[in-house]
Amino acid sequence: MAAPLLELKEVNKRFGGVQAVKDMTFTVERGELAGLIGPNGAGKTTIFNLVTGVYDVTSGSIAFKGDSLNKLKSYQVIRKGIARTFQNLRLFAASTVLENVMTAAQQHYQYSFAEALTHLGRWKGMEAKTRAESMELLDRVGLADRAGQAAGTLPYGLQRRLEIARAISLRPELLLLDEPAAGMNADEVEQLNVLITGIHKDFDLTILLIEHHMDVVMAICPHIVCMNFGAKIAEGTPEQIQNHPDVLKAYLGEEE
Ligand SMILES: Nc1ncnc2c1ncn2[C@@H]1O[C@H](COP(=O)(O)OP(=O)(O)OP(=O)(O)O)[C@@H](O)[C@H]1O
Repeated sequence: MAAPLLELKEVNKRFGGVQAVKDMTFTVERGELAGLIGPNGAGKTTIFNLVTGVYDVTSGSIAFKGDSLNKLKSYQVIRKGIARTFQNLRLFAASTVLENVMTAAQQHYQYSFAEALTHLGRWKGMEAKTRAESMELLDRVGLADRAGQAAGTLPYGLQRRLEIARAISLRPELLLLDEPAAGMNADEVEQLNVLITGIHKDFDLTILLIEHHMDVVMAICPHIVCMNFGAKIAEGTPEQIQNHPDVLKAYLGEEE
């Protein structure tokens, strides 16, 4: 049997006295659109930071297609086929929308520094190919008409779409989305849901999505992991999560 695409086993992360992640065990199978939910400070982003090599685990193991990610740096994790977006957008605000995607996409191609300097040889062909593919990607996420605009001047919802396009341009197998709906209004969230389910299918992606708001995840993720205070408190289908007493308690507690 093939190893799961992503597998966390008994993962712990401590920051000094803070146990940010506690005995987390879950798997994401190839092709899934899975959700990771939990109240503020539950440890969700820390999980992404552990998977993507931003932090080392304190103990436990994280594997991608059966290979350990534990000792890998972020750039090595990207090469393995994992891309992510960030809760706080990390776009090049002064560069155009197209340049933002092209910069990410170019990481995919190999050419020598000398060729890049002189704009010769393979570089030219690759630049044209990257440009065409990036435009195609922008078209897919509904940003083609904004290609020449500075990324920082896009409305917030569209900046989030651009972040997703940048991540896809790395051609990942696993896409990690950190609160893609943050700061969006109800209409934008609705459109985002359509986009996420669309790219999941079109690009043959496996997606793990962090969301603070349960309704977003409930609408699009058949598999949900819920955490609180660093630990998993429930896992299952939207129906199972929705009615789980510990989940209700965690979210109710947050509103007090
Ligand atoms: N670099 C760090 N140093 C110290 N503590 C940290 C660090 N990163 C995260 N933490 C702590 O770990 C806990 C989990 O934080 P994390 O950001 O993973 O939660 P989250 O579920 O993503 O929250 P939110 O929904 O608010 O983004 C919090 O108590 C946080 O303060």
